[in-house]
Amino acid sequence: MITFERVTKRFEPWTAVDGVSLTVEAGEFCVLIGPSGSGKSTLMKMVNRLIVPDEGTIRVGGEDIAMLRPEDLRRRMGYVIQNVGLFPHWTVERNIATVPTLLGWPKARVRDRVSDLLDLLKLDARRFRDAYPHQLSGGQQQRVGVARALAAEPAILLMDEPFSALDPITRGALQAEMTAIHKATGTTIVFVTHDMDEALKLANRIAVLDHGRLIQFGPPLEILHRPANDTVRDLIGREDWGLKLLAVETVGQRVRPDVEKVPGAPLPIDAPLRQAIAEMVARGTDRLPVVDARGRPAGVLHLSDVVRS
Ligand SMILES: Nc1ncnc2c1ncn2[C@@H]1O[C@H](COP(=O)(O)OP(=O)(O)OP(=O)(O)O)[C@@H](O)[C@H]1O
Repeated sequence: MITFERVTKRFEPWTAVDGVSLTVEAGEFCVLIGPSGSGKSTLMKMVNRLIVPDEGTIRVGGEDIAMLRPEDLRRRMGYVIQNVGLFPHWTVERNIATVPTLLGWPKARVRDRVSDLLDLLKLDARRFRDAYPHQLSGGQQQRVGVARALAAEPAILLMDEPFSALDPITRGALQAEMTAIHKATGTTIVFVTHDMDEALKLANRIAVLDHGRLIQFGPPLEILHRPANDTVRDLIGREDWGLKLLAVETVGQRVRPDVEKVPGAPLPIDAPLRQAIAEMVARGTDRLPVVDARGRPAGVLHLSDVVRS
């Protein structure tokens, strides 16, 4: 758990972060969003003490981080930034192994951990283990950056616009992998972005910052249904609000538990409604069968139920 208590940081004459109080629960995927210059990166960098607040307290697992040595604090947290910052003269393996090696893990354990992480991040070990960063694409480097941050099994992962420089397809793939990694590891994640689609896709809760102040903190659906002010409405984008809602709501929220037989390949119950609409358009139908996580029939999705508010 990370707690910010009335945290303020000034870069005179600007106040980058202004009296922010906020609790990120253990295991939560919290996304910080806001316009450029709203204080997102500053707030995140105060968690690993790259920046020290002028006022207020930050606690990690109940401990005031001002009382901890920055190196000790940082070893407990993974940190991923936009242009990864891999060591160029080190292989992928050595890059990923940085923190476990510093922590004195036995060699065999480090090697196994690197293998597991290459698997987790869908990087072929035979090809990449001994490669150097310049031999990797931007997306592959970013995967290594995530693997490195996760290497010592940190309880907290800080990610500062990690995928902003990637093409949309690579970005989408890495977002899906972050969701899977979060589910599998239960790591507390704080993720900075200025992209509302990314925030809605990834977050359990979204914290919206503007001019250094926290203006809203809530789950994606609450942000969409009850935006706190015009800044939040602008971040959502007034024209495609409906499309964003379809990306967040799932089939399970609209399915009818009908026993009626509907032909065609079924949709998983946790698929976003956007996918359901796309399938309906592609198949020229207004009804689709739905299955649960185990592949058992779970009912029928009707177009009329998707469009009702
Ligand atoms: N080291 C610094 N010296 C002076 N001003 C700074 C420094 N770091 C940040 N600022 C200022 O603090 C404010 C918040 O910056 P921050 O980088 O936290 O914003 P951000 O929301 O992450 O922005 P972006 O989305 O553009 O990355 C900005 O006005 C910025 O110019």
